[in-house]
Amino acid sequence: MTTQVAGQKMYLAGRWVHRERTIVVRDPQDNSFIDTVPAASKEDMLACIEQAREGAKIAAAMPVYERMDVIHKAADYIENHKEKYALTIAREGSKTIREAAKETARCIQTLRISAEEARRIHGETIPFDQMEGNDNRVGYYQRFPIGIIGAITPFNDPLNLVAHKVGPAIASGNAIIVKPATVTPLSALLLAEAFAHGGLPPKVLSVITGHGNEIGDVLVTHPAVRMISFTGGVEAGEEIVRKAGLKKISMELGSNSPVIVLEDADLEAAVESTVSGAYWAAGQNCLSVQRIYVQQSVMRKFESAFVARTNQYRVGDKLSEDTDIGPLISEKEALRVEKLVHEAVEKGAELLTGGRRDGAFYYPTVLKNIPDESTVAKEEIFGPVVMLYEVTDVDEAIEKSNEVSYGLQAGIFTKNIDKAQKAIARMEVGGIMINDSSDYRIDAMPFGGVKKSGLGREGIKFAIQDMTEPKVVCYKLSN
Ligand SMILES: NC(=O)c1ccc[n+]([C@@H]2O[C@H](COP(=O)([O-])OP(=O)(O)OC[C@H]3O[C@@H](n4cnc5c(N)ncnc54)[C@H](O)[C@@H]3O)[C@@H](O)[C@H]2O)c1
Ligand SMILES: O=C[C@H](O)CS(=O)(=O)O
Repeated sequence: MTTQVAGQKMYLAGRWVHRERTIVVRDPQDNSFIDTVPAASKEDMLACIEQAREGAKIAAAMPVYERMDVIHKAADYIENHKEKYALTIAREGSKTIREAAKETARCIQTLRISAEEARRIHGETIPFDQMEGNDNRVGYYQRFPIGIIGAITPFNDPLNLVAHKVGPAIASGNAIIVKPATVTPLSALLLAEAFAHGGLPPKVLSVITGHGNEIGDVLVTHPAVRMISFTGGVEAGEEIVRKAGLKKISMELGSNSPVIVLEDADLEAAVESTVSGAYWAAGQNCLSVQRIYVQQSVMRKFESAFVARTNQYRVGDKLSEDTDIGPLISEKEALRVEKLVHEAVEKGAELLTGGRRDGAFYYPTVLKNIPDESTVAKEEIFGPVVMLYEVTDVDEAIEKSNEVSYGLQAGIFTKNIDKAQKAIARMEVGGIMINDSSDYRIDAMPFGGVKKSGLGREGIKFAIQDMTEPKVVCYKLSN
């Protein structure tokens, strides 16, 4: 990533500011120049946090109807400019234009749900007199915003996953500082543009662009920042947890998602769903289908159909409506995926299709007979690579699914409710889809994982719970 003189602006506490030192944003498909953004300094982040102190007071004082109005107006703005938002996602990131249009639509939904949840931040009355000697006490608890939230976001969903932090933060009366992925900052800046047009008071929101560990450290360690909401890889997540100290943490991390296909499954549906779930966003998707455990008796039929469907996927220009798979976020990432596949094949895995790289493009790849000691078996690939495994029964499939240190979401295809229930009870994940792949989410549902896949849950209502604190109020009445 080069830094050059003269560039565009970042959104600091309600003001658009630029800096001499900038970062060049390039299109991963052809490395062409798109734009520049400021390379913020540590001093910028410190100033941003100081402004957010005031912003937190302003946000907390906003009545719910104002919060709702601002959020809906931001969603309206995006809706009225949705082509610009989709094109920005596609150009700076690695999604196809079709995938980017869907992310834009989801972002609008995420914001509308956030506005609706602003009216549902409830407390409860507390029956103090449940304890003898407390007959003269009445009260309740009420949820209050925590103050300043630091949000650090990944490249692969550069708009909607920022909205998943900004929407609930504003809905719950917090100030929020967003540090977007260094390679895809433009979509996050466009979200700030939408909120600026929506009438969000200054100092409540900042989108500060720069190098993750440089300005991120300041955000993560500053005592005035009371929560870190991080979405990204497990290595960065673990480093942030170590540095953050005593503050709330939300971690949405990586995965190595399994899907089980039993012999009674609708195989056609299973193939369509797992192929889609494997190659969406060129596999750069935390819910990407990476391992498929297929019951022995249907393995041959499933494998043949899965490979045939994979080979129908069109790799090409991400801005074409006909393209199914665009580039990875960089040629470096494509080389990393290529190396992982080569390692597996050298250790004995069978390559059924794919295994081909062209610059930043990596072709959809299917492996089988993967040695347990290969990296792809245990770690997140974050590329368009799927591994097929043959299993005897649902018990073996569940056991093998749980053998990795991740646990975000899983899928199981079966018509047998007892077998589905076994998977529900025993699979170590944050979500399980019955007769669908792991790659399923609506923005209102609780979202997150166990083990190395994260801490806590997003999904608006659940993020709001994290972004607020209950405060008990107790009246002692005179007798
Ligand atoms: N669970 C989820 O909801 C979810 C969603 C999307 C992506 N992801 C995960 O994110 C990863 C891909 O995204 P990525 O490559 O952008 O992740 P990444 O971890 O490389 O970067 C994520 C963000 O963290 C910043 N960052 C990196 N190191 C940091 C540090 N030491 N301190 C502070 N900030 C730091 C980056 O600048 C970026 O903004 C994958 O592992 C994927 O599974 C998870
Ligand atoms: O990459 C992970 C995303 O959170 C999945 S989704 O795009 O939100 O469904």
